[in-house]
Amino acid sequence: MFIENFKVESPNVKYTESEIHSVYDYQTTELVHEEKNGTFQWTVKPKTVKYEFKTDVHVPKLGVMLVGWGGNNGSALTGGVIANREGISWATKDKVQQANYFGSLTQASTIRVGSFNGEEIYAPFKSILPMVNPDDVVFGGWDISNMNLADAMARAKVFDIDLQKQLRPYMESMVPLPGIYDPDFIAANQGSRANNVIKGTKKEQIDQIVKDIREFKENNKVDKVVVLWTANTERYSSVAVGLNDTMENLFASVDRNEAEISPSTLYAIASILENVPFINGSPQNTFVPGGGKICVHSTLHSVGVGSHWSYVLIENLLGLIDLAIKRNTLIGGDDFKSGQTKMKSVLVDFLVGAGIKPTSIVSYNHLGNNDGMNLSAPQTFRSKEISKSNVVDDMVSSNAILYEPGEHPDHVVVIKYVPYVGDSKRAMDEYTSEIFMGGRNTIVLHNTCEDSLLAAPIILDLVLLAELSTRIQLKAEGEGKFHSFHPVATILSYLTKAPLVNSLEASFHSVKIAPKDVFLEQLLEDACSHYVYSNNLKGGVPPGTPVVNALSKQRAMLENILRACVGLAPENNMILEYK
Ligand SMILES: NC(=O)c1ccc[n+]([C@@H]2O[C@H](COP(=O)([O-])OP(=O)(O)OC[C@H]3O[C@@H](n4cnc5c(N)ncnc54)[C@H](O)[C@@H]3O)[C@@H](O)[C@H]2O)c1
Ligand SMILES: O=P([O-])([O-])O[C@@H]1[C@@H](O)[C@H](O)[C@@H](O)[C@H](O)[C@@H]1O
Repeated sequence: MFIENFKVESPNVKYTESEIHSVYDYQTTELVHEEKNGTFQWTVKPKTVKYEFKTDVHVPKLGVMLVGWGGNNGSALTGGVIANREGISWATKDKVQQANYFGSLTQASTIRVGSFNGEEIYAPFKSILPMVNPDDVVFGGWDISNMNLADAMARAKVFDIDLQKQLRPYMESMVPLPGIYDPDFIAANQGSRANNVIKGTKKEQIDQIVKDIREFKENNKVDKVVVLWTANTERYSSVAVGLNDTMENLFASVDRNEAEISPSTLYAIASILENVPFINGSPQNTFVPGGGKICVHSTLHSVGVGSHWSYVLIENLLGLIDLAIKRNTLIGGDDFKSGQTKMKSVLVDFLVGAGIKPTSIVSYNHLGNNDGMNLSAPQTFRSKEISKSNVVDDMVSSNAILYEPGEHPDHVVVIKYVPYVGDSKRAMDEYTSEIFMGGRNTIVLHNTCEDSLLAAPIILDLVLLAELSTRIQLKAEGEGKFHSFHPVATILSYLTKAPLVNSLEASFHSVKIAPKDVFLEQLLEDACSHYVYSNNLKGGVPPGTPVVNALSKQRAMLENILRACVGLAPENNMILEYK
């Protein structure tokens, strides 16, 4: 059964004119690894941490500035929101199609709120907390191509012609602002469309973007702005000490007009300086994660085979992330998770969770849109190859029964540019796994991923959830005051291939060094030669946030955090009442 909305009645939840205040018992565990009677034992201790959440219920008028607004994704999202807002329907060869938000987690998915008379009751995902209505969003942004959005929509060839005809009057007056163009960071084949660019030094370009954001906010009378990158995939920027490893070095490099500072990093700097959330929808390392320091937070044992170390990576030298933290401005990314990779993060999670061992994963796709043309260059393809390849790491490392330390499935990613298929990307995957008693299983998938029709709703979710998360304050027991989520918005990880976290690596705790871990021992020795003792894990960047790619875990994390904000327990799927 479906209900449109609900209200929670509980002593732990208080609704007022301005906020929803909830008290929440966070059930987790604490692991202890200690020597008992000459051997090391693991002890798991259930732990309850009291949290309070406060959500500002005043939904702002939201402006969304897209970098790459005139692209396939940008024009599809803009047109799709207009079609929904205006209630447009259009003729297709099959039927009269109504506008919808299918593919959007916030607009088209539901959550289970309980059961009634033996029937499961579901409510819209967007009914958990007050969210911006996408029909009310004001779009703007930049593009290095000066094509208006109606012509860009036609260039994209994503929407049916009858829909395009109805949208044209709304979109032809939308013209992207000039963008920051640097041919060194994208494929040379993009040069022909770069007729709308901001001249000047990198510092001057940042200043122009800041000015654009302020004028957009003023001219459209929006309360908040979110900037999202849906421009072409850039090559990775080099990360080097003195160049971009710290905020100070990054600013100094901009002042020196260093060639290695990419356009996406410049847009991100401008957004963060304006305290405007910035989300990276592409795979490049816009936030230039730098080096890291491993700090010992307990007694250092002597290094050697069979010894144990207890330390954690708690401080990263992350140039642009440093700036976001200091300005408490939300950043998120990287690379929308829309089709082939989304399926991979479901399938590998299922296989490994079922005790089946994927040993070979081959992901091929071809597409014919401008994104595909840009990715036909080796350096931009490499950015995408990285984000599409790392997505199974967390699932593989979760099962040491199947995989030896350091063992991974063979994993190959191939992308080919085939103009004829346009935005209708074809993905073909082969998953080979080891099963019971030496058996093998092979799964072959063909997945026609309409790239922009899958990505546009994801972009919508990213900006709506980013805005919502900035209205949430939380306080754990023992913390003196309420604070926002950490600026690195891991809450958005369901929507991205390579979730940005506030730590380069998963944190290591009490690592037992086995004979074959010589590399690890050397790593520890090298890294810990720079260690500083630190028993204070409370301040600053939380210790290593794990990278979670499994789609079901990512969705559950997001839903359960929002449920906690209205005092609802996590969905545990136990339904004990019927057992
Ligand atoms: N399913 C998907 O479509 C999907 C999934 C994941 C990631 N992505 C990423 O999203 C991005 C956009 O995809 P698309 O299909 O819309 O591509 P697209 O090529 O159609 O659009 C990109 C737009 O960005 C513009 N542009 C390039 N560099 C710019 C700059 N520095 N400043 C401003 N504008 C700039 C281009 O002129 C173009 O209009 C790509 O990086 C792609 O890899 C797409
Ligand atoms: O999200 P997903 O379908 O795994 O990955 C997609 C790639 O397969 C495609 O080649 C690329 O053009 C898109 O930008 C997107 O990254």
